[in-house]
Amino acid sequence: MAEKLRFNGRVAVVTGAGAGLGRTYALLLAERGASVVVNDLGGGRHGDGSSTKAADTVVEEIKAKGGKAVPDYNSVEDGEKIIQTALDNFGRVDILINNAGILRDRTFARISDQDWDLVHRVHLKGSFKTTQAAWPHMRKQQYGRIIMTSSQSGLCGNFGQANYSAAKYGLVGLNNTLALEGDKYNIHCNTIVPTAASRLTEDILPPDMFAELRPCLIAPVVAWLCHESCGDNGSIIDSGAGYAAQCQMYRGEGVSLRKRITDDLSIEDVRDSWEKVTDMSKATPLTTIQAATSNLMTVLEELRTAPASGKVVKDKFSYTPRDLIIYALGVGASTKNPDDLRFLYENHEDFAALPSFYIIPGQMVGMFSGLIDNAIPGKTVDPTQLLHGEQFVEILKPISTSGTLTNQCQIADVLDKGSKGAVILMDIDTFDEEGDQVAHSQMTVFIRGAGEFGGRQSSNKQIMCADRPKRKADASRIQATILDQAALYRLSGDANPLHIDPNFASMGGFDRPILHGMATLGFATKHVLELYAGNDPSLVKTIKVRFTKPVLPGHTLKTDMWREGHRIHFETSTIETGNIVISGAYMDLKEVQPAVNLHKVAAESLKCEEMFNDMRKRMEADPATAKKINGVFLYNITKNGQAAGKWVVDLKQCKLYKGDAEPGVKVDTTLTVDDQDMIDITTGKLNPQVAFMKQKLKITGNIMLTQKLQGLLKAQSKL
Ligand SMILES: CCCCCCC[C@@H](O)CC(=O)SCCNC(=O)CCNC(=O)[C@H](O)C(C)(C)COP(=O)(O)OP(=O)(O)OC[C@H]1O[C@@H](n2cnc3c(N)ncnc32)[C@H](O)[C@@H]1OP(=O)(O)O
Repeated sequence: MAEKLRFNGRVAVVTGAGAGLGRTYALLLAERGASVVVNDLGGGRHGDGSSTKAADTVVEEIKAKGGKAVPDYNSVEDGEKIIQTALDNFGRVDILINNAGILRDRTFARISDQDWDLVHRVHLKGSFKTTQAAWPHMRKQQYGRIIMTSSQSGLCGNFGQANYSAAKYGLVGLNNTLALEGDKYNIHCNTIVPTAASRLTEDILPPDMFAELRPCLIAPVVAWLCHESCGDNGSIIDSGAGYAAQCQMYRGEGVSLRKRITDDLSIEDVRDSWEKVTDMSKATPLTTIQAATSNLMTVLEELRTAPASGKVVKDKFSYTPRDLIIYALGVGASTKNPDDLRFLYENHEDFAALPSFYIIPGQMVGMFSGLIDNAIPGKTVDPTQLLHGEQFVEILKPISTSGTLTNQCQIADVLDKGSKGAVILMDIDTFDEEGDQVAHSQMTVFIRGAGEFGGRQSSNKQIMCADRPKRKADASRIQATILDQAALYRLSGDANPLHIDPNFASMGGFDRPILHGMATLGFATKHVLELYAGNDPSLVKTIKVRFTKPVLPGHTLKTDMWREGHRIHFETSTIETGNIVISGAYMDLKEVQPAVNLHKVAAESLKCEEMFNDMRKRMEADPATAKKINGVFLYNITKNGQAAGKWVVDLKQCKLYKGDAEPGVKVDTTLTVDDQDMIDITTGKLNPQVAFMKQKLKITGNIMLTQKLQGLLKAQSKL
């Protein structure tokens, strides 16, 4: 047989050891070699009276069997005195069994303050006082075994025992924390939940059961928990009649009562989820506070990544051919380009909406729904810091040229970009009058300075941009916006003052109003449409762009394009600043229809740009002048066939001034075309690069051909 477990050299304090369970613990530990302090106040079971007899009797019993024991008659409320008895007699304390207890049973309606306080003072305060006194000694010696005594009445509640149940459950809480705090000092604290025949239970339990609930069937369980080889710490052990089982707190799987992190919670939400809240079929033990909290972290993470909530804003958007035309004018469609008539003339046989127009109905509804106002947890969106960040649209069905569309908008996610800001993703589904979905859009709104709210940085809900190929662009298209571009584009509904009101723009940190992102998108996608889709809007499937830098109205947009199968990658920059203003962009086409003169157009566009850049370089090579007039450069230009001396070109303002004049003096000059390369000899029209220069320099006067060129033209027309 295995060697018996011994407690030699250990000093045990057992409170309430004059009878019942406490007496049995004391006898067993002493029998196994422990020196025991037998504490008992000798009072009645209701906490009345006191006597030394109970403790003395047990001490005698122990001694009679050859064990070591001393009596102690103090109340557990004087816990330090009891521990002092151990120290005085045995020099240490290794084991503390908090067993003393009384009953003051009353139904809650009849319970008095005294009934409450007395029970708490003995059970909860008493256990605290003895443990508090023993703790520093146990810490110092790096060893301790503490037992709390709880009760099924505490764990489950029991009629007529409100005071007792509360105190006994309080001991479970004390046990849990002492187990954590004592662990590193090898101090273990465990709780026994005994069901025993004792003077506390003799008239509570049925007589035949009472007979079977001998304390000696529980004492070995408690002694084991007190032994140095027992590793348990923080356990709650239910025991009686030679049976023992661990008790644990369990938590059900639970359910998120909100759908998304940005949702509020109503009482009705709680009611509707109550069945899931209370479902224990997938319950798991609640062991540590870390486990409990990490569960909450998971829930929060899930909330952040959760699909859009049921909070859907629905609204209608009506439009007529006039709206399609105003929109087309706002994004650079022009009668100068005969192909654009289909977007500008309602009687054109192919009159249709530009593909980028499919974004407008949803954007308008999204803007005016107030949906984003409180989308960022703990913050209100500051409209002066709001920028259009990205845009996606998938066209699912062609819209007619007038009608009413229904839009459903919802926040798909809110991202935390730290000190830079917050990003709100808004999903919009657009339906026509027949109930068919015509488009799905995702609008990304960037709110500067609204980050650091503890949110996630990225989202699988975000429709991502695509990197463009690394090679040189396959084609490019250059088109100037006009100074009133934003004023014109506003007529399509985006009345954000950022695009027209200098004061509002300056609150947003801009020198002057900036162009709508959607206007730039309209220009850029039209460039792709012209070069790769034969200007046919029905060929467009999807569009995605990111706005990377603001555009100023009047600046010239250059769209570089790369074809990869049915996907046209594009990137837009402004000539004046060289900034990339749209990046990661693409348009997916049902089929590609390159413009007949694609290579010519592309080459011409590039030539224009090269020429402009060359001019810039030459002007920059004159640093003295550049310095003098602060970013405005000098250029030699001919006027009316004569060298006109020095002229000043303000690249930022796209204006031309006389050499010595200050910027701001407008010049009405005549551009002299004196080079055969500058015109199309068959038509007499300016070559694109010359037209570009003329437009760039805001030369408003006539074009004059040299005699030589006029002769050439005449000769040509005779052919
Ligand atoms: C319901 C209401 C709807 C309202 C719709 C819109 C209404 C319109 O009237 C408003 C407009 O049209 S505004 C004009 C068009 N937009 C712009 O001009 C914005 C241009 N972009 C910028 O200035 C910067 O990119 C800027 C400032 C946006 C970001 O630049 P930085 O602060 O330098 O940030 P950066 O270091 O580049 O990146 C930080 C993180 O943010 C992500 N990010 C950057 N640009 C983004 C953009 N444009 N959209 C979305 N996310 C963007 C980056 O990826 C980075 O995140 P991570 O570190 O996770 O990669």
